[in-house]
Amino acid sequence: MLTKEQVIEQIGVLKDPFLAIPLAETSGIEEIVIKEEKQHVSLKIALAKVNTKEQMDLQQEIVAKLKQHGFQTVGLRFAQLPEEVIKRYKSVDDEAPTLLNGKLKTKFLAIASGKGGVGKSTVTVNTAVALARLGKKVGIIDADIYGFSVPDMMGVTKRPTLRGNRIVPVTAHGVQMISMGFFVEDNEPVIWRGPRLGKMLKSFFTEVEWDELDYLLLDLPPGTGDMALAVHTIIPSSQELIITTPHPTAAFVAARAGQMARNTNHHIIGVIENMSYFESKVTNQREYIFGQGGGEKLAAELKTKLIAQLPLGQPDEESGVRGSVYQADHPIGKRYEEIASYVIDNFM
Ligand SMILES: Nc1ncnc2c1ncn2[C@@H]1O[C@H](COP(=O)(O)OP(=O)(O)OP(=O)(O)O)[C@@H](O)[C@H]1O
Repeated sequence: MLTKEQVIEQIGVLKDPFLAIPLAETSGIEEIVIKEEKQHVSLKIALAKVNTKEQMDLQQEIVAKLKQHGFQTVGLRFAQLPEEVIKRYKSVDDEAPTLLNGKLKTKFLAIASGKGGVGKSTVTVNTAVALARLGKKVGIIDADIYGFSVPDMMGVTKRPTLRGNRIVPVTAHGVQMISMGFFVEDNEPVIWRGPRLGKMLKSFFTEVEWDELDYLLLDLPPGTGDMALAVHTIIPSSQELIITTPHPTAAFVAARAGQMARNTNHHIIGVIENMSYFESKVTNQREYIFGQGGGEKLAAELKTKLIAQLPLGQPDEESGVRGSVYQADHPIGKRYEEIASYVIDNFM
């Protein structure tokens, strides 16, 4: 029969099945009691995970080994290794890849604006669809807490479903999407702040069962208030498009949004001026209804490029498509394809 030290020698070489580290090293052998007269030994073993098939296999191995060495009976209890011990052995590389731990190759593109109503969601949706048309795998997180409009713009009435405890995003126009709007009743305004907002947003990255994604577009809340700042802080470091209208005042406010993006570790890849002009279908004459020069001024101020100036217009109603998505052959749809190509070429 073995002494205590000899039991440690024999059992200590066996590995914790989840850490692949010998029990001697994890201090996984927590207790040994030998009763010589009964030829009995009892052990308490701590593992990284308990009540698993791997635990049963290890149990059989330990019992067999100790019986081989003369014990008639073996008593085994299992316990949970302390969290700090598990962390010591589990390197960051063991983490499952998620959108938030930087282990997936997904590129994040955030879309921001200085104020509401300038077309940020319209640009998000159409850029996403254009990227998908160019063969990219694309998702959208509609993080515009005040004005979630992405589902509506994509013409979506379906709700996300659950697979186990994971949320399956809704797909439309070849783009997967999740929105705050899916989780509120009857278009109620949302007043989420602080931890609740953070938790909800994080769950969009970690609890949504996205298919593999090349690009994930984030429709941010407009402006530079608390909410926009909170969202900018929570999301992973992103490339960012800033949307403005041509009015110089709009551009002035958008510059503050750009500054906030930089302060929160995001990189601005360009400015899009929306509602730049109205073009008459009859005479092809352009009228600069909201003024001129805002996009140019903003791009100069943020030391970035003015990628596009999009005219006023709506998707053709006769196309029968609900929502705000332009068809691929619509003149504005083609402009979005150029924007998507720019994004692909200029992603850092
Ligand atoms: N180029 C355009 N021509 C005509 N209408 C447009 C254009 N771009 C956007 N719109 C319309 O303007 C309204 C506001 O657009 P959108 O919701 O995209 O703006 P937003 O900046 O995301 O606003 P918010 O942040 O307040 O949700 C929508 O009704 C949209 O259809």
